Amino acid sequence: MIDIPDGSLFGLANLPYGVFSTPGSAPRVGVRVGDSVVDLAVALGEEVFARPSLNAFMAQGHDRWVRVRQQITELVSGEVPDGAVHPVAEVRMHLPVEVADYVDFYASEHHATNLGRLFRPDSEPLMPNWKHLPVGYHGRAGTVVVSGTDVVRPSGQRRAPGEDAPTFGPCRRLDVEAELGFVVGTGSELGTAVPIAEFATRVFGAVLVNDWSARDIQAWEYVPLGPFLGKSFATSVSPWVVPLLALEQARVATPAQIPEPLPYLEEPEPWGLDIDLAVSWNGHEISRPPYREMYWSPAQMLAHLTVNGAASRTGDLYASGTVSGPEKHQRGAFVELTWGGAEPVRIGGQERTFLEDGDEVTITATAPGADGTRIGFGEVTGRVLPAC
Ligand SMILES: O=C(O)/C=C/C(=O)CC(=O)CC(=O)O
Ligand SMILES: [Ca+2]
Ligand SMILES: [Mg+2]
Repeated sequence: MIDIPDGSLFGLANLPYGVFSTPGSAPRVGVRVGDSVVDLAVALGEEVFARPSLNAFMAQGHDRWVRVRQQITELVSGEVPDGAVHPVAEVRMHLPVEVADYVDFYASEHHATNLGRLFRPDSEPLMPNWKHLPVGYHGRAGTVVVSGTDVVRPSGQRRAPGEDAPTFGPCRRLDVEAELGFVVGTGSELGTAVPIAEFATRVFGAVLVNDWSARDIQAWEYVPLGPFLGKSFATSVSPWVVPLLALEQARVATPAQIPEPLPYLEEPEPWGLDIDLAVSWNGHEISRPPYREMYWSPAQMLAHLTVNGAASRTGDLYASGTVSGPEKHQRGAFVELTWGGAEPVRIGGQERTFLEDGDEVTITATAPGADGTRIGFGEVTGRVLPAC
């Protein structure tokens, strides 16, 4: 039986999946239990877990996810085979999913309102479409990296206020966005839409996302087609994929949606999520964004993403957009926290606005789990390296 410390965020109510390796061995699928990683290829003797990503297992579908979760629960409550258990401190974690397509939404009303005020001070902060559909953009799947990967400061064109022409150079307003990401387990055919009720059987689980953002590059390039190089240089994700099956107790209604969404976006059952995020900058906690405040649910996001008949695939990752609450200490991006750099924050005796080289940002999250427990998402962390 595996020892699970009291109050562990990785008890039997959680059981997140990841891809790990031990020195000299190939990456393979494991499940986290307490402070241990159980090697599923060894413990369950199945080849589908001897792979360097979760994709093959996810593609087996929802019934199989339910059965394997049951099997793991029984296994770790009894005798786990020798050689199948590793201390989490002794393994290396890899990107858990071979990311197919990557989409980023914009689902926090508080964040969208703040960014509207900052980026477009002369217009209404929310565009007329915002309460009718979950606004999003397609990102760059190939630059999604696992937590712990250093992020090189991007260079590009940027034009500071008052300058009449752009210059080329390292980003001067490097920022983060604290988000939740949803991983599609089973995809859908081209020419069909995923009905909103199929969310829970198609989405495998959730990860933490840091959508690193170069605000100066973004501000110059984004009109009228949206984010491009200001976002595509790196997107970090946490290594543990928390199964949707572990998030039943976290489900809550989204905030009231007025006007009523069109029928394809009407939720038959609530998929808002009561998840508490926390953002630390060089080890100092500076924000606690509440996911329950998100206007659009992940079920609505998937329905919208496919409503035009776009296919979805195993390994698709769609992020929620920055999680920000109504309070200042609940903002999930530094551009909001510092109001565009005008109101620096103090971290450990230093005043900061945007990221400096060497800075490290860590996002964590917890949620209510079964039987009154809490479950953890682990962390997504990354350090900024100088521009090359
Ligand atoms: O409003 C804008 O012009 C820009 C918005 C963002 O940068 C936010 C974004 O990437 C989506 C999100 O994370 O909410
Ligand atoms: Ca984002
Ligand atoms: Mg990004």
